[in-house]
Amino acid sequence: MIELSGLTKRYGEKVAVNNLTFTVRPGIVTGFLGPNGAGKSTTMRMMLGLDRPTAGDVRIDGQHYDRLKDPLKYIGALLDAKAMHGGRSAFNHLLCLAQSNGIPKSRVHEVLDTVGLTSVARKKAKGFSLGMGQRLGIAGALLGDPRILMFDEPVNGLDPEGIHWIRNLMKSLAAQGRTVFVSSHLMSEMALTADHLVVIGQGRLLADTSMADFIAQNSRSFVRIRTPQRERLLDVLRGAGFLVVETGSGVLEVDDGKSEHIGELAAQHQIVLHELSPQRASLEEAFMQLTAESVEYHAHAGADAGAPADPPPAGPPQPWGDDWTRSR
Ligand SMILES: Nc1ncnc2c1ncn2[C@@H]1O[C@H](COP(=O)(O)OP(=O)(O)OP(=O)(O)O)[C@@H](O)[C@H]1O
Repeated sequence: MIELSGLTKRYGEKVAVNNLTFTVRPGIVTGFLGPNGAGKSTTMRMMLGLDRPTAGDVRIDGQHYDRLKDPLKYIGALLDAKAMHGGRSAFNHLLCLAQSNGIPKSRVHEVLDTVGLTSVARKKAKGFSLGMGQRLGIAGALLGDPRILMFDEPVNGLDPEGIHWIRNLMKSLAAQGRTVFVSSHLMSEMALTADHLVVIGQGRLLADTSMADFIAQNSRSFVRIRTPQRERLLDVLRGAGFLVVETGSGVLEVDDGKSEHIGELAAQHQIVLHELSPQRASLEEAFMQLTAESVEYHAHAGADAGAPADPPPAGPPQPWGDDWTRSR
């Protein structure tokens, strides 16, 4: 387990990490999310003893990182894929790491094979593409066969096959009972990979919950209905106690309704339906709703200097509801 307790980091006036307390548990993939500058990398650096906390504490299996003997055997991390000696070959880079952590040379061959770099193992790392560098960084994290793995933006620069590979790798590491902690800005990827989420904004903890609960708590779910007998259906649904929202485009939206129940009611009253579909917001929408207040760095809608900002598009109602506006 990784246990954070009141973890805080200040850089002068700036509070990068503010009193974070949470536990990362084994057997699942835990996603670590937050807008740019939220403090994710600083938190991960403190977990690995690369930055000293201003206050609070972080423990790896009950111990501080700098007390761990042969730390790569406890925790493997990919923080910055470019943080390696570019003049060394991939093999020699891993061999140096292995020798300083009491890991046998045979393990270097194994991890090169796992990440698919065996054929370029003797090539210098400085000639590697971004994706190859990521794979080499992941090989370094796996080297000590650790029970805990931490990845900062691991899919950065990977092609679709590589993204698929790392998703399955993280899931299989968790299924083996390991602790997997991963940050990413790619929400669609995180939604497919993580079981649990820790979300921070401006250094503070915003959520520590399962993926399903996070989406349910931070977004609106409703049933979308289209019918040529709109007035009749409205009477039936309201008569049954449903809260129905009429949208401008003739679509009805029923909050907290079950599509089975609504379909059966419509059938009883011989009302024709053209659409009956449950709608649930995506992780991206839920994330944007939760973190809207804590986004520090905003882009302006008119990217060209001097160009007036575009008005918000007058499209269909957004799945997160009309009363919520995106921070622009
Ligand atoms: N060495 C440093 N000196 C001063 N300020 C720092 C330092 N490192 C980080 N910060 C500041 O701390 C805050 C958190 O930065 P951090 O890199 O941890 O965020 P992040 O969530 O990883 O962001 P991103 O998603 O953009 O990578 C930022 O405001 C950053 O400018």
